[in-house]
Amino acid sequence: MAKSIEVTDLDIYYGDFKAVEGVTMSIPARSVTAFIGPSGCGKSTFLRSLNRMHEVIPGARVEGKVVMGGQELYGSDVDPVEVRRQVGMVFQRPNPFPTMSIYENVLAGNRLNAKRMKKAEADDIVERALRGANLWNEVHDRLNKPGAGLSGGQQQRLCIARAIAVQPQVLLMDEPCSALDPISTSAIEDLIHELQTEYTIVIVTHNMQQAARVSEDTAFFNLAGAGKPGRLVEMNPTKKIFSVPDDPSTEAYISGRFG
Ligand SMILES: Nc1ncnc2c1ncn2[C@@H]1O[C@H](COP(=O)(O)OP(=O)(O)OP(=O)(O)O)[C@@H](O)[C@H]1O
Repeated sequence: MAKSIEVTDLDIYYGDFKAVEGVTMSIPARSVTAFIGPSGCGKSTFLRSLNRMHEVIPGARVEGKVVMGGQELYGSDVDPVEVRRQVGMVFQRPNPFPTMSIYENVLAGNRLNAKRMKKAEADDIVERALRGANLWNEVHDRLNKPGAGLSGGQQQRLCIARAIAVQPQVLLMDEPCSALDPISTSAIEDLIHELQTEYTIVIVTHNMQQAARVSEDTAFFNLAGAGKPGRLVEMNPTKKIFSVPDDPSTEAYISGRFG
């Protein structure tokens, strides 16, 4: 089931470099939250801290608290692999395993979880995930063909199918449409709308119209200055951010005056 995320005073480091400082926010369940802000302000870094992907970089670490559905993600008894199963991620460039079939691509996460599956169970997971990602109708007659044979937009929906096949509680999306044409982008945005009834979704986007179209809430990040860490300037309902934001720098950014 979709879970909310509470972040308290989170600092994020790459070695000695503090990339993000003092973020406190509540990300509601079954809703889409957008992260916006100029390049380098730490949106992707912060996103990756929400499923413990940040720490796979040598020397990278966080200080502070991230609680998902009541569980402290950075607790000493928490297995980061289990966190990543619960919090799925979709990246900027569609990254299906190119030689693997569409069918096996969808199941890749489930296979990693090392669960033995009967064929009927696997078929069921594949169909449900592909239907959930709005891709079933386009690929059901070629499930054994390689994932690389799909268009960019289809590949991104395949990656979303792979992410939801393990039934995560949260889906993180890091600029999921930046490599896609407008029609594929629109298909992904429609899909995000549908998925939010079941998942907590967080999306990083450079596209202001996209943030306005898909999200309920928007968080604006910025740098306090060159070489300074990124920080959360404000988080508010998207309608408010795009009409009467609290902070003048938010307005300057969304109206294209900087960033
Ligand atoms: N692997 C890394 N090692 C060291 N520093 C990094 C690493 N990845 C990112 N950084 C630094 O952390 C800061 C935040 O980067 P991040 O990619 O999170 O920003 P962003 O807001 O997502 O940017 P963009 O919008 O351009 O993708 C930047 O100063 C960046 O140079």
